[in-house]
Amino acid sequence: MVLWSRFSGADKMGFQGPTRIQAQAIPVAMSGQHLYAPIRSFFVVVCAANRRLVKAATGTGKTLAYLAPIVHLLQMREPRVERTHGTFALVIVPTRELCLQVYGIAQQLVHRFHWLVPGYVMGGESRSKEKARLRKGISILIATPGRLLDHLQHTSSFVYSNLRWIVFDEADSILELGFGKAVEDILGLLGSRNDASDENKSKTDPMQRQNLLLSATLNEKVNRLANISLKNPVMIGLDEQNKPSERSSALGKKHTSLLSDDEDEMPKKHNNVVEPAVDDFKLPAQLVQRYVKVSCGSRLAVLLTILKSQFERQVSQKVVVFMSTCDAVDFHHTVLSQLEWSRGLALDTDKKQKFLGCKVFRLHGNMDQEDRKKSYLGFSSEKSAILVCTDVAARGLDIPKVRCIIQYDSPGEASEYVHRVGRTARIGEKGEALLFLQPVELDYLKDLELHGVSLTEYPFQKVLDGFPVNGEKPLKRKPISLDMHPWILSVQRTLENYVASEATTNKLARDAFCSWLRAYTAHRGELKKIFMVKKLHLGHVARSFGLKEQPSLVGRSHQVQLKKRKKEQKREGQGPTKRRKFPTKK
Ligand SMILES: Nc1ncnc2c1ncn2[C@@H]1O[C@H](COP(=O)(O)OP(=O)(O)OP(=O)(O)O)[C@@H](O)[C@H]1O
Repeated sequence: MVLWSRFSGADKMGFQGPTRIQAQAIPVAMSGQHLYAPIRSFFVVVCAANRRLVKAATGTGKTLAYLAPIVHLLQMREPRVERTHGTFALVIVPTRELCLQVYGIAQQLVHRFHWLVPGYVMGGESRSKEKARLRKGISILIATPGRLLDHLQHTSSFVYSNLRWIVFDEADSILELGFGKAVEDILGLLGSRNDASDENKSKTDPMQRQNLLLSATLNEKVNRLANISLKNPVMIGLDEQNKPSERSSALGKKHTSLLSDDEDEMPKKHNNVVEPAVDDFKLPAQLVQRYVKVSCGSRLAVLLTILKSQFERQVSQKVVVFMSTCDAVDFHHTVLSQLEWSRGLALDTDKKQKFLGCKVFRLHGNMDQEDRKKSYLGFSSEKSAILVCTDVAARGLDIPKVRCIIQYDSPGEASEYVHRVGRTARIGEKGEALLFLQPVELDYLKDLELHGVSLTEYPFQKVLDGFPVNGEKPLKRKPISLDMHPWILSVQRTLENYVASEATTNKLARDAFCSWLRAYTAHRGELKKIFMVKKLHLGHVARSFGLKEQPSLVGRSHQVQLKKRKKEQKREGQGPTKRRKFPTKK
């Protein structure tokens, strides 16, 4: 492999040498062959030239594994690349934050090659500014699918006749987010679809075009994307027992759309890649994974206590807290950043102070782009901070010094669990992951065990012992049940008084309550048996949002909805449906 120090400008990034995944994957990318890397969210299995298999966990440099060869080959092109030549490489990613991150890495890689110009286009940014930049010429373009398609269709000055590489990073997430149709249209416009008619095929010599597909899970949609976008790819991403069958002949076959998940549309068995029965996840050895068993009503008091204990133990650290919905992020961001208390626990008398002393950021897909960018860059640059976020931050983001990941709401699929915890313990750093589970959800641990992921119990009682009860540090006494512990009860009381006293926060709490319930009903497949809404006590769910009782609006609008549904069913002559539906927020 090309001498690393001269290679791709990585020297500026201070890396001594390639990581294992880079040492294995880069030669494949340099060879010009198509590359298909079903990265099972936590590692890439690389079938290197010598057939040696290398497994690499999250945070081991996969981005450079595809970006470095592109920069290296581009900088040596003759005649030298100019802006007027347009775009040579296209990297398509699922989220705006990942777009900014990959753009930042590209900028560092081209620092010695001023004639190579990286750029990005993504939702939320000004189209006209992007058009101006595209008109000038962007050699390496990082893009989110929707905005890229928009420019392909409406920006005539966007030159991509010299396009040499198309990279789909986190391809399964791109498809999961519903960009399947956009991806098909993008490939069609770029003349990069295997199943396209001749006149629509790429004008570039097909051997000149290299497509790289990195995906976290092997599923039908990803395989279809592989089939329509890759030709005789080098397989990277299946270990020995899951080696793909001979796939080149299959790739030319007619393929169904990326759109539908419709069973009868799906080819029953893909003869190109065998879907492993159950992904077997391995994670960075240094990652400490634990769970805390908490009853629903005390969840938020326990989260506040754990965060307080974390930052009292070590002030400068960064913690990411994953929630299931945007409304839940907004509500918890407000509580974590605004909640006040008095040390003596005699809450109404003593001087109040912030319950948590560190900065709290929020991140989710419903925020406007400026706020998202501010949050992401702000949290990345802080030394002591909390980020409350949805899964928009679960994939690929390489935020420095994240020491702890708290999954306050379960992620569902085990692969999403692994993506989330992959935000810490990166490139050899230490990291902790903590999963909140209600007693009725403990079977989720078995589901994770099935994927080779095992957690130990978090010693929360020890944390509790460190907190004052009625103003004094507790003497060694027989353990009190968590829900009845004076500290937990007093934090819960503080929380409920705060939510009751602030109208805005009360509205956020009610909206979060409704969205959280809706998300809870959205678990799929086997997980539905673990996360069952009917096992929930709605009053306790309300308490976990600081609400003294279940919001009446759920009851009222729920009744209204029930009546409406009964009327509709009568009209259609059907019996009442069993499913429990939750209203949209008011
Ligand atoms: N050769 C290298 N030597 C040392 N550090 C590296 C090297 N290559 C990349 N890194 C660093 O490793 C970290 C993780 O890189 P990157 O985000 O590309 O990992 P990843 O495998 O893509 O992670 P994920 O699975 O979360 O997408 C980054 O901070 C990056 O700067």
